[in-house]
Amino acid sequence: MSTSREDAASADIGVIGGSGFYSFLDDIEEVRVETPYGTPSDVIALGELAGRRVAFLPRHGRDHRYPPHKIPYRANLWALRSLGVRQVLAPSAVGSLTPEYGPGTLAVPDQLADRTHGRAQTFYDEGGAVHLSFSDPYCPAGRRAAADSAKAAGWRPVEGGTLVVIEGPRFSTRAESQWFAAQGWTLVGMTGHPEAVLARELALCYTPLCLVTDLDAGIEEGDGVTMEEVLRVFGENIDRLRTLVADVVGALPAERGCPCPRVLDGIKLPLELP
Ligand SMILES: CSC[C@H]1O[C@H](OP(=O)(O)O)[C@H](O)[C@@H]1O
Ligand SMILES: Nc1ncnc2[nH]cnc12
Repeated sequence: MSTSREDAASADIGVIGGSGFYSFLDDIEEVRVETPYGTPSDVIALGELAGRRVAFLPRHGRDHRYPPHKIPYRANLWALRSLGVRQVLAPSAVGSLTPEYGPGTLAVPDQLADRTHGRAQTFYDEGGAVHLSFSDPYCPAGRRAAADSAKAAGWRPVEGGTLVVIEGPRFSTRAESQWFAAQGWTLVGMTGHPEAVLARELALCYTPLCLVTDLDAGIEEGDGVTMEEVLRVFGENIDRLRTLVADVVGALPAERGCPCPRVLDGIKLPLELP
């Protein structure tokens, strides 16, 4: 069943679906949320899963209308927080910069390198400077829950590693790809930034769930990556990824003992958070 309404609705876990991940929950209620940063990528689906209230938002829109550099990241994160969300799971299709981690591998990186440019990447751009720690960009409790759930479900997850986020929408050249790998970076995507830092700025837990769809251009024998290849491989893995995300929802601690909720303590914010 699906209804549409504007009034109060809530969730405590948000799932932001990526390429090929356009629906998630059953028995949903759909809400349209407007924010000071514009309209989110799509209506947000609310439902119940594993005893938790969950909000699902496809970051590109259900029809994949937003390319990675045009996604309304600030509106998306603000909207989720305004619904009550405090923990975010972020499934994403990524390229691998490590030959051993081939298509179908699940990775839960612990670091991020930003190679984007020109994207709005902060809520705090007027009314006073706010500088938050981002040395560890992801929620440690979320990463633990993700890796443990993946192992329990028979995946062999790659724990740790660095996701480099490129501006896109084009894929990397072979030289760029080889350069990224030479830095020790292990995964490449186009949406992990500024999504993670905006979550941090709203004191949300943010956990990436990266599904490798291809070996990026630098380690690829063939013609290089294509969008068709990414979507095909993602489609081959979507059922087990959906199941995994549901497992992680059930494994996330209801009480947040991680540092994420305290990141804004003692900081004078130039705006009121929803
Ligand atoms: C569909 S090809 C490239 C596209 O796939 C990834 O999307 P997402 O991170 O939302 O799963 C990548 O970041 C690009 O946006
Ligand atoms: N090779 C790649 N580069 C950037 N984003 C991706 N998403 C999936 N595969 C990718």
